[in-house]
This record gives sequence, structure tokens and C-alpha cells, in this order.
Amino acid sequence: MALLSAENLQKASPYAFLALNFVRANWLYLLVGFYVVRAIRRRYFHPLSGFPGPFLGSITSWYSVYVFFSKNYNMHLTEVELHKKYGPVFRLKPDLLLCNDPKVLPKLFHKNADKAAFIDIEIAGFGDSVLTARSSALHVRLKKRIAGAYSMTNIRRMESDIDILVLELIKQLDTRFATTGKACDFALWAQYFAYDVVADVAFGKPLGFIEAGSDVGQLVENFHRSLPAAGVMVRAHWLADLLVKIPGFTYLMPKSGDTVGVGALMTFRDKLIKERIKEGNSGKKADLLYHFLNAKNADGTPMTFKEIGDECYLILVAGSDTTAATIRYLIRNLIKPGNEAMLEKLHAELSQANLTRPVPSYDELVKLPYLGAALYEAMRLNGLGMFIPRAISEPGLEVCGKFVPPGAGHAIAMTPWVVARSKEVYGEDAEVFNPERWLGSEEEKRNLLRYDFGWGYGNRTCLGKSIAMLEMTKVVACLLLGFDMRLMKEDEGVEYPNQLKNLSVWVEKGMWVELKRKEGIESMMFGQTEKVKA
Ligand code: HEM
Repeated sequence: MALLSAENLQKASPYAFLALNFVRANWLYLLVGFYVVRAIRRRYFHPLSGFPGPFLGSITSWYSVYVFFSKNYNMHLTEVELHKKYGPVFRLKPDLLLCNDPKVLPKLFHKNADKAAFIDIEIAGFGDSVLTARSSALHVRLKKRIAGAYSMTNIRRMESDIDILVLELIKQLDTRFATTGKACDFALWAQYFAYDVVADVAFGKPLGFIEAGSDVGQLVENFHRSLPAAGVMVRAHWLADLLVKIPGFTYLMPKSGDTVGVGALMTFRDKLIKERIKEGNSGKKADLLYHFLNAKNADGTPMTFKEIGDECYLILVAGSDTTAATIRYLIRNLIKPGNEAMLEKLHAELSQANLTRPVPSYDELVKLPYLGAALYEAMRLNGLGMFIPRAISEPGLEVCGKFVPPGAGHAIAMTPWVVARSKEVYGEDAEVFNPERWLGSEEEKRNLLRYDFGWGYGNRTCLGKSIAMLEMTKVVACLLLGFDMRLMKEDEGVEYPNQLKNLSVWVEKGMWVELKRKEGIESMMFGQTEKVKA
């Protein structure tokens, strides 16, 4: 068929010809006009237009991208400033409200709350998992088949494997730092530990980070490098949706088989899953992969290779940096000048408890009130510095005295790090690390837990909580039993300065610590796991 020339078009349809010419001559004005009209509609005629907020936030999603990068990747600090200016609930994006009032948690994170479009970006290269599934109904289905794997009963079966990694960490810190007097970047070692534990619990094999004292294969570095791009895509979801539709673009997306970027993590994951399928599951320890390979859907069908891969990938990214950051935060606050009394209380509690050595059992440690309180406090103050928005379902929601109608596409988000600083719930010292607040009456503790957001809220709270609590409790107790730790200052000739970034997970390096051996550390030096009472 011959192409329609301008002359033919003019003859066939004079109006279409005129319209085409008009567009050609005025495309720039039309484009600007489109954006102006859209901005006016979003600003003044959107269901969320009654809420305050920065002007740019009300007209474009790029404003939330700006917030993500602000203060050199410390978006949580900008959010706090915005709350000070606009109140407990404000419009961060045309279709997104950000709220810091803990009282809203039970209402927003109700049983049937769906997630809004956010972390379910196809461009990240993984599909529906318990974390990314948007609909609550789908989440229930996905969770049912794997929840048993995460139960405390199952995780306890892996306690002695975690003990081995705790001992390996103590041994490495002792030989590399305590006996040489070199400064230790504890931020990195907490990361090596958390990644090794999560890989061991998931696949039955640690990554070997602690033993090597490095990020072997730069798996973590690669993952962290991908986070700024992911931060943009989740906030400009439309862009992620658009890019995947461009023919050939999928070639650039991370995928198993890659040797760089997040894809390298997927390659590593698939290698381990394939190895397990080849070796067979029987006789293996009850790691998460073991359970995923045995898991069944409601109709009796097993999980597909892709579904298992998606759940395993999620574990690697959700269970490592989160735990490392909490361990760092807790140790930092315990050894910080000014907090000596806290450390003394904890030392006294540990030394009077007649604990099993070399690694005390979890049963023994959970009975120690001050250790438990310190962990709760670290979880409170160092929760995620990012949000995962929830959609507004029927019949809508009242938030801080204003009605949010149910609706297509708009959502409310709450950031755990920001919510935890509520003076209304935690008092005037909400921002201060104070384990004592968890040691009040049962009722006081219940009140604090009512708005506890560190593990998420409602039906979709963290499935890895038992794993994280077990490893964090053990490693913190053993570090305190094994070493005197001192936070070093930057003018003490450390190799590089401290750097803490909120890339959706906390990424830190340069937490310089001086380690000195403590009496009794010898029992932890041989990597033995038989329990001997001290
Ligand atoms: C201190 C460490 C951790 C923190 C602070 C943390 C925090 C969270 C939070 C806030 C959520 C809820 C996200 C949402 O609203 O959808 C979540 C979900 C989840 N986390 Fe964790 N997490 C930690 C450790 C772990 C570990 C060790 C694992 C696995 C080994 C894990 C696996 C998961 C999974 C599978 C979900 C999705 C649960 C669901 O939607 O049913 N997390 N986590």
C-alpha cells in the first residue's frame, strides 16, 4: 500500500490534514499546555488535593525522586523536615500521602490492605514474592506455602549453624584486630556476618565473607550499586512500566547469568538452587530452600523454579542489610561515650547469667531483660528509612482528621524510621536511645508494642523476624562477652571517614572500632559448637 502523502491526505481528509499541520507547527506549545493542564488538575482537582505539601510534590512524581537523593542519600531526614513544615500527613507525590502518625498504623495496615504500585517493578527482574505481591489475596496464597519455613521452630534447627558463624566472626575479629591493635571497620564486618547468616539459613551455605574478610565476588557492592536506580524506578513507577515495554530493553534488565550488577546475585542464587535440585533435597538441613522445594500450592502443585528463585532473591535482599544495620546501630549506641551505664548494665547481666559457652543458647539469652530491651530499642530507632505504600480501599480512610477517599492509584506511605520518633507515643525523649523505656510495666510495654513498626505492621510484617532476632541476640551477646569495644574518632588516623547512606536499606562504611580481648574469649577461639557451661 502506497504511503499517504500530504497531498493525498489533504484530498482524503482536509480536517485531518489541518489538524496534522497544526500539531506540527505548535507541538512545543501543545506539550507545555498538556503539562500545565495536568499540573493544574493534579494540584487542584485531585482526590488528594485537600492535603498540604510542597508544590512540586503535588504536581510531579519527580519531587519524590529528588527527596530520595536529598541530603546525600538521607531521605528520612528530609521527610522529618517536611513533616515539621506540613504536619503529620502531607502530599509527597501527586498520588501519594506520607504520614508519620503511629495511630494511623492499625487503620492503614488492615487485614485486606493492598500494596500500591511501588516495589513491584518488573524492571528489577523479579516477580511476585511475599514482599512484592500487591494484592493482599495473592499475598495470603504465597505466604501460606512458605510461612512454616520461617517459623521459630524451624529456625531453631539452624541455631548451631548460626553459632558457627558467630564464632568465626569472633575469631576473625580477634586475629585481625584485637591481637594486632589495628582499627576495625565494624560496619563492614556486621555486613559480612549478616550476609553469611542469611545465605546459610536460605541455602545451607554461607558466602564465605567472614572467613575471607571481604565481599567475595563483590556481590554486595553490586547490589548496593543498583539501589539508586531502583530508588528512582519505584518512585517513578510509570517510567519502569514504560521501559520494560521498549523492545530490546529487557536485555539491559538484571537477570540470572549476569556477572555484574544485581544480576550477579541472581546468577549466584540460581547456581545454588540448581545444585540443590541436582544433589536432591533429602538429608539436607532444614534451610529455607529445603522448605521451598517441598512447598505446595493449595492445588498440590509445587513451586516453580522461578517462584523459588524470587523468594530466595527476596531473602538475600531483605534479610541482610537490615540485620547488619541493626547490629551496627546497637553496638554503636552501647559503646558510645555517654552510654557507659547501659554497657555496664548489659555486662553485669551477661556475666551474672551463668551462660553456656562458647555461644550461649537463644533460650538463655531471651531471658535477659536488658539485652532484650536494648534490641527492641535498636529495632525501634533504626527501622527502615524507606516506605512501602498501601492503597486506599473502600470505604476510604480518615487520616489525621481528613478523609482520604478510596481510589484508583492513590496511596498512603509511612516510614518506620520516621514514625518511631513520635513524641506522642514515645515521649519527649523519643529520639534518644534508651532501653529502659522497654523495662516498664507489662502495660507500658504493650503500649509501645501497639505502634511498633520496626518489623512492618499488620498481616505483612517481617517473615524473617525469628531469624533476625536469633542472630542479632547471639552475635551482640558474644561480641560483648569477647571484646571491650571502643568507638574511634576520625582524627585517630582511620583509613576513611564514616559514611551512612539510606539507599532504601542502610549502607554504611567506616564505623571504626578498637577491639581489646576480654578474659574468657579463649573459649570462642576454636570454632567449636559443643556447648560447655562456663
Ligand atoms: C533487623 C532485620 C530486619 C528488619 C528491620 C526487617 C524489616 C522488615 C519490614 C519492615 C518488612 C515489612 C515490609 C512491608 O511493609 O511490606 C519486612 C518484610 C519481610 N522481611 Fe524483613 N526485616 C529484617 C530481617 C529479615 C530477615 C533476616 C529476613 C529473611 C531471612 C526477612 C524477610 C522478610 C520477608 C520475606 C518479608 C515479607 C513478609 C510478607 O510480606 O509476608 N527480613 N521486613
